Amino acid sequence: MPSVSGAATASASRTSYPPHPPKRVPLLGDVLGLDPVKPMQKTARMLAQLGPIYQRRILGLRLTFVGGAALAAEVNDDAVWRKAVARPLQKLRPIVADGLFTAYDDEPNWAKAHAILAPAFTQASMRSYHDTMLGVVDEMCTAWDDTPGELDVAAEMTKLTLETIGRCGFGYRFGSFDSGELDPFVQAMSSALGYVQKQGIPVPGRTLYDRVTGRAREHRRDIDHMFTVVDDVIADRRSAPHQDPRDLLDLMLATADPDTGERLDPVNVRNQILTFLVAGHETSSSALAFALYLLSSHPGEEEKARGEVDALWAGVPTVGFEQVAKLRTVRRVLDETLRLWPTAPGYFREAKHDTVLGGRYPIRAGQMVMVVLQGVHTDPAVWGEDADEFRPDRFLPEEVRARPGHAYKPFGTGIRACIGRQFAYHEMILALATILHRYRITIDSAPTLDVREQLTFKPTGLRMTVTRR
Ligand code: HEM
Repeated sequence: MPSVSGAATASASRTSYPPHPPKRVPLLGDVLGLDPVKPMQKTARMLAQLGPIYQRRILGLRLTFVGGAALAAEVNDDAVWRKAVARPLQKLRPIVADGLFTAYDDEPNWAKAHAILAPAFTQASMRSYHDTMLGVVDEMCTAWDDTPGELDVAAEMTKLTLETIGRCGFGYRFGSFDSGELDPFVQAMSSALGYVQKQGIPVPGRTLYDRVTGRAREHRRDIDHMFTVVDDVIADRRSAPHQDPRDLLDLMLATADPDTGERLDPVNVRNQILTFLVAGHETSSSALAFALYLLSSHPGEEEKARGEVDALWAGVPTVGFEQVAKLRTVRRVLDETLRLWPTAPGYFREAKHDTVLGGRYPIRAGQMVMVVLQGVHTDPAVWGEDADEFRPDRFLPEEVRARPGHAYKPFGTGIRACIGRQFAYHEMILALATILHRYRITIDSAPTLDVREQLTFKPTGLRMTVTRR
């Protein structure tokens, strides 16, 4: 590895560049071996091969990947690092602009929207969403009972989480369980996210290709369709407001920032709605799909989780809000699932000033690093030699207490961590517990799990048969 002299304000005795992938090409950089279809899975493999850090350079762009718990702890330090709106997030901005997920730290609308919306995501607020969430789960079960047969696991879970955020967030029904047809909004969103995923990888010539083939125009049409639908939802609500706020949209329209007294402007309300739809459904739906897959291939764990649900829900007509938090085994299943398959595969950070990472890698102010969660979540120094195995008891309180906090970050870090974490847990626990309680599940899949990437990890090709118990 080349030694760097005077490249940073390093006080370290020995500094060096992080390793890079094999076959670096002059000028172009590390383009060979890029996987434009499954980039994050390739990145996790590179980290396993090259160590807890490596750097890829493409046409002068430099991106450093970190996949070890100790380095991640450094990068999570808010005194030195902040969230970076890196290329994939920049490519989302034509859809969601300065919505919470893609806003730069210093954009005024981030602080305003965070202050207005944070109260809607506390554990206490989950009580108000509980019945709506339960209603969606019931609808899914009714649809399964009415039309028995094989189901596509990921598609079913996507319907569930999309309906949940649509109804809890904005009182909007996509009608996912009504017919086999996908709502045009869902089609447009899926196509737009596919485009963003591809644009997020700096493949030379991609932009020109998309322009020439008309794909860029199609993307614009998808975005316009989404804007129209959401603007209509907002206009309807404005013309017929609820008496007492009951969803995120009510809150956004009726509440002022407690610090400044300002409200969100109409365009920002649209940005936030689209943000919640984008950030708040695929992550939870894929986590549920992975959990079902992992349970079906670990029958002992499945029975343990089902036993807990059966004991708690014996003779209870309907699931109460309080019971959800008591499902500790089900929660551990989800925690362990998100360890192995963090459905948001990582997050970007940028250095606030020149620094040195790991005592030897100089980083300049503004330089970006991606924390690759699969690497961090399976670092053997923290998780042990069985780090790749599915063992939910790793999340028993005594084991959690014995681990450094930065070794597990499926919801990101610092002030820009996921605002929807409690929402996600409530809906996922409720859904998984209900499925375990009502059905026996058989999942047929190929011996190797096929995981698609569309900003998130999504298992594909999993077919499930459910049998009423
Ligand atoms: C298993 C489910 C989920 C996972 C794994 C997840 C993961 C994450 C991660 C890693 C971040 C930080 C991204 C970054 O630093 O760039 C994030 C941010 C965010 N998430 Fe989630 N998320 C989940 C569910 C949800 C849900 C259900 C919602 C909404 C209802 C939501 C809304 C958001 C928003 C708005 C942000 C941006 C927060 C900010 O920067 O202020 N997420 N999420």
